[in-house]
Amino acid sequence: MTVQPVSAASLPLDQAAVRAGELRDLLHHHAHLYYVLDAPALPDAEYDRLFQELQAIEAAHPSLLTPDSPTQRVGGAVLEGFEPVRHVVPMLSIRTETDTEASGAENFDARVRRELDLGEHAAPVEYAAELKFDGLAINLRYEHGVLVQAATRGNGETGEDVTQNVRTIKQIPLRLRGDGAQAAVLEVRGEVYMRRDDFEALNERQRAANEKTFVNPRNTAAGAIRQLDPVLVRQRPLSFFAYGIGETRGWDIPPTHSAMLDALQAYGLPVNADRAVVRGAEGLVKFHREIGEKRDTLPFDIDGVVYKVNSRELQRRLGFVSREPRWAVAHKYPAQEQVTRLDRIEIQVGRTGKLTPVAKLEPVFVGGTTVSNATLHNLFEMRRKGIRVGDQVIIRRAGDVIPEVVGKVDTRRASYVPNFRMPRHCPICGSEVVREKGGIDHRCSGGIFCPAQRKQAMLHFAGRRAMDIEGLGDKLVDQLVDGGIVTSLPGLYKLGVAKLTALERMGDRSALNLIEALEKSKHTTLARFLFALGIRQVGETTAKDLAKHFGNLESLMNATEEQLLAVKDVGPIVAKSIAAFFAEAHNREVVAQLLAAGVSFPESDGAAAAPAGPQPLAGKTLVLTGTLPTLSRDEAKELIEAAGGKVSGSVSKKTSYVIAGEEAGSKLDKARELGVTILDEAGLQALLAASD
Ligand SMILES: NC(=O)c1ccc[n+]([C@@H]2O[C@H](COP(=O)([O-])OP(=O)(O)OC[C@H]3O[C@@H](n4cnc5c(N)ncnc54)[C@H](O)[C@@H]3O)[C@@H](O)[C@H]2O)c1
Ligand SMILES: [Zn+2]
Repeated sequence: MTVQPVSAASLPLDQAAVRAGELRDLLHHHAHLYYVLDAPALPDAEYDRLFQELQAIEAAHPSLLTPDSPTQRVGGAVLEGFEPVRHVVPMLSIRTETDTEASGAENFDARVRRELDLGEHAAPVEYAAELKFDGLAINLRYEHGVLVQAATRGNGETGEDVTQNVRTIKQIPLRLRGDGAQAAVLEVRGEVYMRRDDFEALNERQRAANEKTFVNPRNTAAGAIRQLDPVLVRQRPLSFFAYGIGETRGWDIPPTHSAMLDALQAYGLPVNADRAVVRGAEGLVKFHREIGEKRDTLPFDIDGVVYKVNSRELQRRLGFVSREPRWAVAHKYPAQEQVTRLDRIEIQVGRTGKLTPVAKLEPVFVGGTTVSNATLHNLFEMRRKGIRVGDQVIIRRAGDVIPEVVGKVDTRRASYVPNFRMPRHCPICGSEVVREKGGIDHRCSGGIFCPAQRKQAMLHFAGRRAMDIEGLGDKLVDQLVDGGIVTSLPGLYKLGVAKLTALERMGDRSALNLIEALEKSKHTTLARFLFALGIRQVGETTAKDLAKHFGNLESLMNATEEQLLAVKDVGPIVAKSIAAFFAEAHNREVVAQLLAAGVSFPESDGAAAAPAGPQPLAGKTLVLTGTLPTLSRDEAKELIEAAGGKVSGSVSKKTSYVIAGEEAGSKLDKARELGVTILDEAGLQALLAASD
């Protein structure tokens, strides 16, 4: 790879010609890997840099512009095995504003005003602003309301028929509702994508099976849609958002882009709620900033926002250039994948003793922050990716997922670098490192004698979703464990002000606050307590199920594997792990001491027990779907249960209300179908507030 920073515009013609040729070859090669094989070898940010370099050369030397230049065409091609589909209305690309500052929006607005000949005093232009989803474009053709064909963008003129695969996406209606069914032809365009949690879960499964993991949701989604086997597609959960139209016949196209999206939504198509109609550059800048702030909390990847001139009449006047409309632009955010050098590998020891190789990196700006550590997951995954110290590796940081090394850039090594090996002894406590036969994880066998495991166990215990001890963070835990001040979980409750204020950076005020937080944490629920204990295989959900099933700690601690298997969703591995945990005298002792310290759980999470406050939702069953603006799923559930209501996972005639947030999926459709009352978060709050 020859990514050299040259000031393209300043090259003399002959050198510029050589460089343009190189760039074209390089871009063609990588476009093929990306669009045709769904297996890019470069992060998008690198590709974009090369692309812009070529654009700059072509702008400085128009004679070097060739019709087959990657800057002149839409990137894809039609894969063998699929029927080609000719698009009546071509599927174009969007011009990208890579300037991630406010000026990206200002440039676009200025260009639009210039091209529309709007004077200084003319009113601000109205724009539809929306998210730029990072997936792949799909054209859905509805005839008289029935989905008859789904096609990829391909090279923009001709795409691939992927109807069978698209039918597996539950969010895509096979039949349109309302007026949508009247149109003779209505082509809906949108993005097929994979949610981040679906992607993480898929990779977790791959890892557990010691199989190849996927690099990012975008390429996984693109690969899934272009699978020849629909059964494989079904194993890769995909989602969809509509954002435009193609050919239409017998349909009155609404006069603005935003009204058109409203219509599509009314027909039953998923349209993302994070969209707005704004005026002028100012409105665009504000939208870009607001979305930038919430980007990490969105359940899917976006690589920017898209601005579109809202009026279709103005769109028509602005028209198109070679591969993109003049009335739309994509305004990017910092890339979520970047290349950097892997300097060293360190080993981190987790709560259960698992050894994780962690990459120490040359600091790199990725996904909006500077990253210098990233997980390599496990030895086998690292070997499969062929990663060695000194390599140029690809780092991904998206949402609140910890940064990870997803691959490496193909570079030749200057000299031989030995393969990384796991240490034979725990780097923290020196105990032997073991690996179960056939397993993928290496573990420290030191158990409670390993300070690293003790620290992690303590942090987990204190976590927000566990005992929720505010102020007990990793710096403090380091001091407590390293100084031998606290040697086990119950020891936390024996901390006094004197011991705490003797620590570094700990004043009277913080010490008192911590003690108060410790006191507060004692009043908890059985489910939280079980989760906090850090029993291997027992996550939050399993802890809740266990609490519900057994109702009290005693019966759970004495349950046999067989009795544990009777709990919903508890399989043999989980049952075994729980039984083994409570069989150990040390663990029973820890539990006894915690109870003696005052930890109590009068109510066992939603199970029996006398209700405390008013019960406005008594006897009602609610279903939650989508992302609510302020409440998390857990919080909403807790509030509903505290108000006497039940939360169910599926909609039926017995459902009292469906609480729908952004991106509500099939449950919302089902609710509409059954005529169940649909409320948003504000509606839910109103229900909760009605105390009689
Ligand atoms: N890594 C690589 O090697 C490599 C190679 C080729 C291309 N790429 C990447 O592909 C991208 C360029 O791709 P492109 O030419 O396909 O165009 P684009 O992705 O920049 O823009 C057009 C596409 O945006 C999508 N889109 C998402 N939200 C949208 C919305 N709200 N409205 C309209 N469209 C929306 C549509 O799929 C549409 O086809 C760049 O990000 C580039 O880095 C990477
Ligand atoms: Zn150890």
